[in-house]
Amino acid sequence: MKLGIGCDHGAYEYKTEIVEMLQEQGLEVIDCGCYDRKSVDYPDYAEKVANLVVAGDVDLGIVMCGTGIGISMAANKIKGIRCGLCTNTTMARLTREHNDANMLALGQRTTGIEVAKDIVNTFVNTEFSYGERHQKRIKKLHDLEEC
Ligand SMILES: O=C(CO)[C@H](O)[C@H](O)[C@H](O)COP(=O)(O)O
Repeated sequence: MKLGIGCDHGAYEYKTEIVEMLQEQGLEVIDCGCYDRKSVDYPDYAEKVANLVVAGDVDLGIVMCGTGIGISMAANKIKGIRCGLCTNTTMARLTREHNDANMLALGQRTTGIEVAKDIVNTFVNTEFSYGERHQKRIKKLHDLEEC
């Protein structure tokens, strides 16, 4: 499994810890930055990770900011992206099972680090529940991109 990961300055510490955790698990990670606490703009990092996902260069993307809200909004503007902002492991499981989310968003200022790590592990290790009802709804999401 290959992952793309990115954050703004509001989640630099979590990105560092989560990249380390994923690499220790033997997963390949493309780190799109940011690389320090200097103030940056979350749309730029959402775009970098989303482009990797859409191009098929990674299997899944993970993005983080202070709340996860801004960076998930930005990611979901990119055609083909389904980014779920999760604050617990149930959301992480269901956004993979039901929404076939291809990106996860987290907030460093709103979610504890241990919960955040559990969310990442759940997201990465859960498969989409292929089912007619979910596939129909995801197709409708794609159709909305054409509106
Ligand atoms: O976009 C956000 C909220 O939706 C993120 O939390 C950002 O990290 C936050 O806005 C950054 O705020 P700062 O005051 O510039 O550090």
